[in-house]
Amino acid sequence: MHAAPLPIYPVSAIRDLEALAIPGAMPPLMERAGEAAATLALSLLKTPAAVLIACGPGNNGGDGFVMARLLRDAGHAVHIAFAADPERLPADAASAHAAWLAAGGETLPELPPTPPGGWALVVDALFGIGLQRPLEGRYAEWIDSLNTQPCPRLALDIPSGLDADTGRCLGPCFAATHTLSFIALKPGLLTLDGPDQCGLVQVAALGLDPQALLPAPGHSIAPGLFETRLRPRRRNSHKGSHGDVAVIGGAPGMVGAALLAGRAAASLGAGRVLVGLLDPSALSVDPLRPELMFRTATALLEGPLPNALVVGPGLGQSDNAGRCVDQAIGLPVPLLLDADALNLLALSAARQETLARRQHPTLLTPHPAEAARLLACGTTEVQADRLAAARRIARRLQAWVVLKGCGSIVAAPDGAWWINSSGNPAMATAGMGDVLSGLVGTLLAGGWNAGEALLAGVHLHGCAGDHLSATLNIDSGLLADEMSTAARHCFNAWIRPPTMRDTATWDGPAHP
Ligand SMILES: NC(=O)C1=CN([C@@H]2O[C@H](COP(=O)(O)OP(=O)(O)OC[C@H]3O[C@@H](n4cnc5c(N)ncnc54)[C@H](OP(=O)(O)O)[C@@H]3O)[C@@H](O)[C@H]2O)[C@@H](O)CC1
Ligand SMILES: [K+]
Repeated sequence: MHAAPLPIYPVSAIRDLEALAIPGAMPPLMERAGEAAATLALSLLKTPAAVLIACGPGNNGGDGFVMARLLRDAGHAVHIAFAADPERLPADAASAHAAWLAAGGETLPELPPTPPGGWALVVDALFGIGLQRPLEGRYAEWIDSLNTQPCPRLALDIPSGLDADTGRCLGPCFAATHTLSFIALKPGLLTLDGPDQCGLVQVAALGLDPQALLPAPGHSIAPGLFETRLRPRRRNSHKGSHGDVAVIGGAPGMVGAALLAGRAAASLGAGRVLVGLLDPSALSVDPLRPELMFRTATALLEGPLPNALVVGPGLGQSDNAGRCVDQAIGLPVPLLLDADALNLLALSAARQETLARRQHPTLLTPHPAEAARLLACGTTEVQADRLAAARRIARRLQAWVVLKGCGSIVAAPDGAWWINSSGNPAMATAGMGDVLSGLVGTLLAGGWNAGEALLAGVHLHGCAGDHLSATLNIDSGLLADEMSTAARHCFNAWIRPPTMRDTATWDGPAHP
């Protein structure tokens, strides 16, 4: 069994779930949320300890009051900072506040001084999915102060200051070491600033099965999405069974990009990899990867059709490059456009219209600046709502799109979307995108459909980066060319779990 994708609900959908689940829920959902938070807190606290909970003016604050009461019952010294008007709390939060006071608890209008020995845990129950604008004044000061505490910092539902839909810090933002999100994941936990602000993310479903109440608008990426493809190869196969990948790129000065894509494609098991270079004086062999076959870009585009075509790594924006992109768009094969192929696409409305009408799968792999060019807007606008940007490109160009970056977004032409959580900042080095293109190209050439190939390629790319960072014990400086063998390792681990590999020894045919 492979890990299943998890459902993701934007705030509007969480509000719909709320409307379906809250009426009549017994115990009330806020009680369940506070209890889940207290359980997590107890796992972080060893002996009776000093805990600080900052409660806000809405239901997020209510979760904090419930949690406080339960931790106090468990023998911890719980201090609550609460600066809002208790008369204006929403009903459930008002009940939780009253129960806290009835249990002998009190609230302080300011953050109390740090006790001798420090806090054992600070909890952010200030704002959840109801955050409307940047935090300022007292709340901004509280966040700054809480963020300096050298102890576990737990955010309830979502760190205060983080936009739950976009993952953007609207201003000062709680820096959690742990986030316990209620009912389901929200997009903002997983993309842009979310992963930095959230620390370790856990979900407390509060006894609900959200997908039974409301189909999830989006999902995380996990091998369960493409597990039907994760099967050992048939023994009766040969290189022709696994597809030809053609990579077009490598203009003068940028040949390395095409090599990286080609090497990645070869390492993932493409039957054959052909590299069509635009640089007329470039290598005719890659001495470190002699398996690659070199052609000119023109010869490759006019030769026998490959099973998948990758255009863009090191392509440049010359007239010749533009002709290659136009020619590739017209070929009846799965086509992945990356890097300068995307920039050339952005430059021509006619090219975009032709692309959108293609009858064969198209995949686009922009980083935020390339996405901005495709959308004729600024990078800031793309990053302000990565999910919306990826979906707009996918719909407009009728293509499968991955918007790369922290928490890459995959969007389908029909509006479906996923968020990837594998990968790490050591991968922020030149050439990583070329490797991704090569990996996805191989899956396409192997007969995977566009969605499966892109979801798997994106997730695999991140897993390979995580595997390398862990085994090399590095946080920076991952080299793109190191990724190919790591991707091969991770992909084969998906196909053949280690247990199978260990027992699958065979001594040859039995002799009578
Ligand atoms: N969904 C569920 O089923 C469940 C939800 N649960 C919990 O409820 C949470 C959502 O609660 P919520 O809707 O009351 O919103 P919440 O985040 O507490 O804040 C709203 C308040 O903040 C205020 N405000 C906003 N921005 C502000 C700013 N910048 N600076 C200052 N004030 C600002 C805003 O005031 P206003 O904008 O009206 O001025 C309003 O008073 C959710 O995240 C989860 O923790 C759980 O109990 C389990 C079940
Ligand atoms: K919070």
